[in-house]
Amino acid sequence: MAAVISARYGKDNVRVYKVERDQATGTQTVTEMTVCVLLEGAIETSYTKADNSVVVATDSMKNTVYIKAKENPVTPPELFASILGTHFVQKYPHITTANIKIVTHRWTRMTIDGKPHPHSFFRDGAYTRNVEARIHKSQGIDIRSAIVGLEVLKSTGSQFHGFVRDEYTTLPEVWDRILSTSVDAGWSWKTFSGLDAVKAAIPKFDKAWEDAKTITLKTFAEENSPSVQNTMFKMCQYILEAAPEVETVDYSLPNRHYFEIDLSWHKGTKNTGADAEVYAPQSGPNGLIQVTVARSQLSSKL
Ligand SMILES: O=c1[nH]c(=O)c2[nH]c(=O)[nH]c2[nH]1
Repeated sequence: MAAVISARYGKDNVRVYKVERDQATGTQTVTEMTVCVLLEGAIETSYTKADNSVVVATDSMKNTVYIKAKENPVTPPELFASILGTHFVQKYPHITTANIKIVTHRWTRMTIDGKPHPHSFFRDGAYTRNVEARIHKSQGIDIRSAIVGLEVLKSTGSQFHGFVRDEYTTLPEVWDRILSTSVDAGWSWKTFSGLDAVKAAIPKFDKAWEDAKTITLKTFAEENSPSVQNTMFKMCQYILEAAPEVETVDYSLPNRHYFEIDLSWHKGTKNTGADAEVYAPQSGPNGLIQVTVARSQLSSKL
């Protein structure tokens, strides 16, 4: 006998663009996002017995995303994810949980001749503002907000020494190195009791995003980093301090390596150690360092 242990289904890669037109000023504001909806509930018979009577078509989910985007604000994304998820669990009695993921792409207003342009935007980076919300019919709303793909590099102010040295070690200790990564940082909010609680928290979402980004960049830039591990822990601590409603902060940081190149074969050219100027960026393998930090040791799972 085989049994379904867990199941969810829905529509991924629903691309949505919304414009808001301020008639009084003529200013337009745009939001572009990619949405994923995955529903859970009493749907196992659709898998085991070909019972489509429990299936809300994924095509209908896509339509619902468009309609809800028309009827409601789409920012902050934490709010729109909660509105969308709450709709699915309230509308369909057999759906118990909606998982909504929103990736918001960057369209930053252009400044032309020193003035913000009313309707022109540019992509000032590939990084995105992501939200993953789990909306339960009766147990509230869990939200994780995130920065994904923020590429950073510092050309000095990073070290790595004192690590395990044994018969597998070739890496030299360094007191000055290049540090580069693509930041994935997430912060998980205390469970919201429902949509009204999310609405009451609206101003906190944009502030947390701005704080998390500023803290990430400032800590990365200013700290003489002893390791990726220690630097990311500090970032987590500062975000927890800045956002009291956040329960945990997590980072996932690939360590992008830049190798020195020995050019002494060419006329004795000095390009290593203190003379290193030309490096070879590596595409892989790369380190990958991850952490989740809570407010106290008690709530950590270590
Ligand atoms: O900051 C670092 N952490 C490591 O765990 C590690 N391992 C490594 O080879 N280089 C680095 N750098």
